[in-house]
Amino acid sequence: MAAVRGRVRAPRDAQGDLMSEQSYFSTLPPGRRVTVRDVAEAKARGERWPMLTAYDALTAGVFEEAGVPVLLVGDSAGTTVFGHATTVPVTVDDLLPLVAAVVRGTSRALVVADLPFGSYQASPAQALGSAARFLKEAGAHAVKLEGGRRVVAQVEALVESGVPVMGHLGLTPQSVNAFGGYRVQGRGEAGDRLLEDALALEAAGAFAVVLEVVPAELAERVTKSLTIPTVGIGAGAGTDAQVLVWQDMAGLTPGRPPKFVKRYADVRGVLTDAARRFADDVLAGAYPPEENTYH
Ligand SMILES: Nc1nc(=O)c2c([nH]1)NC[C@@H]1CN(c3ccc(C(=O)N[C@@H](CCC(=O)O)C(=O)O)cc3)CN21
Ligand SMILES: CC(C)C(=O)C(=O)O
Ligand SMILES: [Mg+2]
Repeated sequence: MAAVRGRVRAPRDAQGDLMSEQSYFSTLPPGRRVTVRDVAEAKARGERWPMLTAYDALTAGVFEEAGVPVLLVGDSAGTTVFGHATTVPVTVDDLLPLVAAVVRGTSRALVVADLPFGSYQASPAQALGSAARFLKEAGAHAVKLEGGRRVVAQVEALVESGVPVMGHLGLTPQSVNAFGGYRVQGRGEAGDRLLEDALALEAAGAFAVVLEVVPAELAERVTKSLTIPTVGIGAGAGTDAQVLVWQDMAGLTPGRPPKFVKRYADVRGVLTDAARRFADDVLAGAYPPEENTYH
């Protein structure tokens, strides 16, 4: 198979999924947390890495056990956990207990807290206040915020204060009301502006940048232009890392998912079946059986 940025593509199993392989992250001693320096080292070695969202202790533990080195407590909790239509209503107080749970449920993963809409845009002081809450009250190791040159002052203030920052460009869902929907961003001349934003975030000290729902050609151009890793979601195969919302990846989210989502399981089907069989058993008096009964 063809070499990709200095290494050979991993083998695939019978389902066509990539088989687990020795990665830089898998060589780290167990019990030691992944750091933002490790993320930089992975890019220096030309290694790709996965990121997943997590919102609770148990699933976070599963994902780190499966070899996912970076977990994002996304404001996508607004839709996946809290049932809102968008991420706009999410608050710092909503996410704090979720971040704390993900940190408690893991020992190796780098945990990134998403700064919600309205918790950082007003000023660098506001951004620092929100980020400090995630680090002090929930134990997060880094924060993520949306936007390019308009949030450079915030990124600089956070980095100067010792808070690692992940940027986020392209389809930034907190701006859904300005975009008028969830559409591909960065086509045509907007791509040049996005590249300028990415370079500005890197210069401000961001340790990585998410590129969401942009043409693969643009994501590849940005990835080659930056020394920090790019994390794609709907940005093609040319980014340094890939992130998905876990309920999308595992097939829990109902309905037809966006084109960029690949479903690796049918958790919705598995859970529906389990709940239905439990309900049927209770109706039939078949649960609890003797083996699940105290005397
Ligand atoms: N569960 C979940 N997964 C996500 O990826 C996600 C959230 N929630 N909530 C916040 C945002 C919203 N996201 C979305 C939502 C819809 C599309 C979507 O429908 N995209 C179209 C592209 C349309 C076009 O061609 O311009 C698609 O069909 O893929 C994309 C990203 C990503 N984020
Ligand atoms: C999808 C990722 C990048 C995100 O911002 C979120 O889950 O909130
Ligand atoms: Mg988000």
